[in-house]
Amino acid sequence: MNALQKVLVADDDAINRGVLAELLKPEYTVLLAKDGTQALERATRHLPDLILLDVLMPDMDGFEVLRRLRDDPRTADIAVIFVSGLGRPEDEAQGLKLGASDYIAKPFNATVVMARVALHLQMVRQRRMLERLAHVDGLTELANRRRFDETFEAEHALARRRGTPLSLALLDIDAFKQYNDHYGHPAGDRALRAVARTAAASVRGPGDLAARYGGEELVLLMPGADAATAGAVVDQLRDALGRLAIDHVASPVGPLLTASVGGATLLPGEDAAALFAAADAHLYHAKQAGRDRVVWRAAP
Ligand SMILES: Nc1nc2c(ncn2[C@@H]2O[C@H](COP(=O)(O)OP(=O)(O)OP(=O)(O)O)[C@@H](O)[C@H]2O)c(=O)[nH]1
Repeated sequence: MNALQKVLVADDDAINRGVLAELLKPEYTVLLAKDGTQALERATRHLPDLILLDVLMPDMDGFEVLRRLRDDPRTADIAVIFVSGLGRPEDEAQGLKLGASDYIAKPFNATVVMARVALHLQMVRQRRMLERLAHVDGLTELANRRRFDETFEAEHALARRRGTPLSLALLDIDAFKQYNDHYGHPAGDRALRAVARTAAASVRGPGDLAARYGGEELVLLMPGADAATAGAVVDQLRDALGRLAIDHVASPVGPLLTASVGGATLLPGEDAAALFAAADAHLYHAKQAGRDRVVWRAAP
């Protein structure tokens, strides 16, 4: 959490690199690059929070480095401050137009450089926090509906293109209205958080996502998982829920809190909405059949 933010200093002049590194070292993790090519390579490998980028460098100038950073989705959002001997207003304007956060003319003043670096790094932290808030459910800290929708669409497109499996499971806590009515809403919130933590811990595949779809309904997205693999994940999740042993004396199902799950694995040519609808329909069947069970769409 408190790891130092990373600043990459790219300058072909060893003295400038050294001065900036000495200035920044007490507060940040400093990476160095002596030309444009090295700057790109280090930026891609280490994903710094901020780059102090010289404009005039022999192999590739700073403007070109910035263009290439912006072209690569991995580095497109890295904040860049030009530190340049080119002090004309049109140079500064060009740098800012290319997407730099700031432009500092050489010779620079150490205090001003530090203040601007601190300011831009603070903006980076704030932007990340906003991005996180926009994609995380506040109560459960799972991915929220928006993040699920975006990820589902992308993973569905990928699975169809590659012909790889994609499984989806909808989980709904049983008799949650009665739980709230009996134990109170704050206790309901705690139970929901416990179920969410268990769901998050149960999906471990690369690209797997546990999200809060809404209310007391969670969704598990499992790219690469066929029906057997996804079914095993869901069984483990239900076992883990059982071990939580949350009392629910008002439940028609049994003395403990339970959940119903509906699942489906992508059929060839099926669109994302149809896959979701299938999982939802099977969740409905699970509820109808008495709750506390998994109903997975049969393979064709
Ligand atoms: N405590 C709490 N309750 C919530 C939250 N979101 C939704 N709920 C409650 O979840 C309950 C869902 O009720 P229903 O849709 O009737 O479902 P159910 O009682 O679980 O019944 P079945 O799904 O048929 O087993 C409602 O009482 C909602 O108020 C939340 O964030 N916190």
